[in-house]
Amino acid sequence: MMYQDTICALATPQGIGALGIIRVSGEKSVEIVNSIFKGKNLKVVQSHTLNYGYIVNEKEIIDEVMVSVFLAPRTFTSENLVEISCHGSSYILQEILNLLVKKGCRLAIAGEFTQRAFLNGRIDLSQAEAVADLIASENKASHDLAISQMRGGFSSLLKELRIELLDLASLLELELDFSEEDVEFADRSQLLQLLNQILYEINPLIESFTYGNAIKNGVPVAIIGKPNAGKSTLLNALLNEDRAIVSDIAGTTRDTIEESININGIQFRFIDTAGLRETQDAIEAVGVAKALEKADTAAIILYLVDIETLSWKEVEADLNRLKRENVFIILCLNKQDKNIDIENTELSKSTENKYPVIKISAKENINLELLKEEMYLYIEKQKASSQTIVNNTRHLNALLKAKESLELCKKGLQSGLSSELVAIDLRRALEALGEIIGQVSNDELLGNIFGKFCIGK
Ligand SMILES: Nc1nc2c(c(=O)[nH]1)N(C=O)[C@@H](CNc1ccc(C(=O)N[C@@H](CCC(=O)O)C(=O)O)cc1)CN2
Ligand SMILES: Nc1nc2c(ncn2[C@@H]2O[C@H](COP(=O)(O)OP(=O)(O)OP(=O)(O)O)[C@@H](O)[C@H]2O)c(=O)[nH]1
Repeated sequence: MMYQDTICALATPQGIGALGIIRVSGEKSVEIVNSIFKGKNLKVVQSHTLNYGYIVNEKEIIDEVMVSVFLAPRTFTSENLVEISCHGSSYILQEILNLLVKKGCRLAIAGEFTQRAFLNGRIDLSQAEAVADLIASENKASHDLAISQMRGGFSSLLKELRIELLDLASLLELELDFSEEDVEFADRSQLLQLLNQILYEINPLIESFTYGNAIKNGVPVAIIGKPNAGKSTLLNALLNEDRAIVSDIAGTTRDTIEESININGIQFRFIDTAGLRETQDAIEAVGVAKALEKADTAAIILYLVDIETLSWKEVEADLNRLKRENVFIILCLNKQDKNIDIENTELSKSTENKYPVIKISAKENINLELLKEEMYLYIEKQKASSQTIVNNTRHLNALLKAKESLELCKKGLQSGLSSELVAIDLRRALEALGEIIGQVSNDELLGNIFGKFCIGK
């Protein structure tokens, strides 16, 4: 066994609960727990058994417990692993941890159990990261993603890609071995075809990040519009509670407020913002600047207009300022309950065809379900192109690095660059893909990843 220390930690949350679980992993875990256990001799019980007894400090009973014994290598960490399931009193939990340390355990650092599962080769790095995602998941979409990644969906795809790249590399290297004889073993057009194939597989993964990130962190939605358009009312109606301050005085909303709702399992984070207009009020001016800033990071913008004070020129000017790539703007014509006829205005000509238009009343709850549906469908549409979804910035950066190196290979092959130089770029691409599953890693990277886990995980 590579990792000699036996580590222990509380696996359940701090504080009072019905039960608490303490996890112990390492070569000596059975022996150590056995030394504070009164009941069966744990050193002779079978793997994967649950054993009833008491945890004792010398003669003093600390708690009545159940102890699970898992013997290496078929365990979560691939090491001997013991779990003590006791009553969830903070005193009991602390006493047992103290005892374990006295008998030779060390307190585990954050993520150390999962890190051992990785270092012992039971799971790869992307699977370990998925464990953290799974614990953090709060809705169906992020949960589904984490489960599929934890079960190795992404890993097997990457392994296939690496095999294809290795085939390519070996063709090139073969040529290198004979370079003095000036022969070209590898048919360049065949190499190019292989390269294109791999790029063809990597691109959708890169593109899937927009969706993956939205699922993981929630979809940022900015509600933008002139003062009194009804932004706060809309937010409140969507959230179904009185979160933002609503008033008749234009410019009431001065700070940005964040709330989120779940639509069909996807989290949407709403940002209510100050009205867009030139302002003399210094505090409000900050709010307006913030509104535009928020709009820059939003995936969806709900541009709200009051049909009563509608000026299409201004609306168009605002929309032109807001539009950019990768943002979905929905034009919401608010206050429909007022029954104002806006048919046949300039709207039809200028804006209607460029943006989806929904006629709503924030106050009277008209068409808000339709609006939610529109937002949900937009996000769902982004998912369609890729089966495997990337939701991790580290993975995205590695994929981008791989892509860049592959593009260089391609250029090299096309311009007749020596195989030696092409092989260097190819190796870089391989390395980048290896980083994702942890075939290439270092202490800093591992510290970064596992340091964000809970203690005891
Ligand atoms: N009590 C308890 N519950 C728990 C965990 C745990 O460690 N302890 N888990 C911890 O996260 C999760 C379950 N995940 C696990 C993943 C792998 C193995 C494991 O032992 N794998 C071995 C052997 C599998 C087998 O017996 O067939 C292996 O893959 O080799 C155990 C739990 C959630 N519930
Ligand atoms: N009739 C009607 N009135 C509405 C509707 N939506 C909002 N209002 C009213 O419009 C006024 C302004 O609404 P707010 O939600 O405060 O507007 P806002 O865009 O957040 O305004 P600022 O905070 O000033 O930027 C309030 O009196 C609301 O009750 C609607 O659908 N119909």
